[in-house]
Amino acid sequence: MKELIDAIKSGNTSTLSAPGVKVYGSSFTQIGNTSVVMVRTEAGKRLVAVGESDLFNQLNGEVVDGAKVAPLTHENRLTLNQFLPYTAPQAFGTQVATMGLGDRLGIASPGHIQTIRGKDIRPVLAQQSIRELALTGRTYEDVLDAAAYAVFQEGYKDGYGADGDHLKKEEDIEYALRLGFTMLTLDCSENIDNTIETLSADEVAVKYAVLPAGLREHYEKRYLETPANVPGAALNYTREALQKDVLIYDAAINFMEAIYRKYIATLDRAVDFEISIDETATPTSPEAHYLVANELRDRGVTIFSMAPRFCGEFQKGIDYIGDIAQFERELASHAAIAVHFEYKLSIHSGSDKFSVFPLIGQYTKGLFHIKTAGTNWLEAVRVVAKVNPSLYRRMHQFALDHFTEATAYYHVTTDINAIVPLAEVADADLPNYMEENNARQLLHITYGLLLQAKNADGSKQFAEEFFRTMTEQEDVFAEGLRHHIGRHLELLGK
Ligand SMILES: O=C(O)[C@@H](O)[C@@H](O)[C@H](O)C(=O)CO
Repeated sequence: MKELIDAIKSGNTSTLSAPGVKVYGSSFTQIGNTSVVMVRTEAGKRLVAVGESDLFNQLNGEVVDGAKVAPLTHENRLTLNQFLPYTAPQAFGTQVATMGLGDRLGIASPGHIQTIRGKDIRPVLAQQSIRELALTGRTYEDVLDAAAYAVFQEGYKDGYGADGDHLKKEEDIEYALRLGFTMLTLDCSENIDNTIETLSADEVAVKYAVLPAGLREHYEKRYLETPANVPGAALNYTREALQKDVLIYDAAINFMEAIYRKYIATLDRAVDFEISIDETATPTSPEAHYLVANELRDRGVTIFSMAPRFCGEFQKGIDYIGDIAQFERELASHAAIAVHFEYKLSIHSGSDKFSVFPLIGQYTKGLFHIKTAGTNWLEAVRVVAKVNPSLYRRMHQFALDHFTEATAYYHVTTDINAIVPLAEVADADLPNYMEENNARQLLHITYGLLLQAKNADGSKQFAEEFFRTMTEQEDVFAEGLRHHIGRHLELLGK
């Protein structure tokens, strides 16, 4: 420790080292007369601060040889945010592309930062849905702490966002905003009436006829009597389709407006407000997208991005499934609508959609928001498959045994019978499972069950060994992310 403290004092980052201690040189920062650096000792990651100041005094930790050695606690993260504003999340607005890099493990952000640094796109590092928190047993505090510490570790000063993803309930919105989340993704699926899609045209007309006359007139005037004029979008409202769209989306639009007025318009700081209408039974037509956006604008609701459900399938962790020509036609309209209303098109379940990334980059002219999450977990699984075959085999078998249970959380079309049996695969070939869609989805949707699985004595069945392995292999993990997420960025034109 003495050598390390001397190096910190001298401010010569190239000499920062100490036996048995890993020093994250990029983290070295000086404010006033205090220098801080992140290290990893046998006890885990620590901040080491040298030089008395308010920052030094406020960090909670042990004083060793005159240096403060502070663990990566929530309180210490708040202190870092106070003294080093780049470690706190920020909103980005609509003029720069953004990428959600959901990190369910709290260990992926360093690799994400290394991938995105210097590119014309900003990372939303702290992005988790309530579903993910429930499945991993984490809190939004944990998520934000991990992202902020990664930003400090990497010395990344270009800004990162924090997205309360797929929020449906007011209590969750309040929770995320209270902690300083800078993006809010409002999931409107519970206010979207999907049953309408199952009705015949006559049934739709009967249901529509009982809506208040003023409401019907409002919609008919705006969409049947006045043609929508959005350059680049093919919009054609028929009476039948309009009736359906009104029945499906009217309550959702009221919900979006109410949340906006109560939580976003009243905030004294910027928040990137995203509307998600993607977790629904059927694709969002460009006409429905335009209608929702146009109604919001009319009501004075300003949004940062909108996530429609595209045609075809955007399943988690695998490439696009569907007719790429049709996707391209509809994407052109969705992108034109977003440009018209001056927000970004948001692509959910954006992990691994390699065959459509170039189209997304092209039609949005490089201004999009894209969300990934599962693929980052799968990169961690790939590391385990490479370096700890025994753990991989146990996790894989557990996933097979619990697959049906896991389908309650995610929609996938996995054929588990098509997965090559473990007994037929040599250790060296285990990472190949991460190249095969059925195995990817098997491991993707079971992440929560795997991370929370317990032995009879209450200890974690996999999590401890998994995190130990990942700590030892943190550079390998970061390299895998640079390669895999780097491929996403390249195809998106970034
Ligand atoms: O799994 C989740 O709940 C989230 O990661 C996703 O739904 C997220 O919005 C996403 O699309 C990530 O690809």
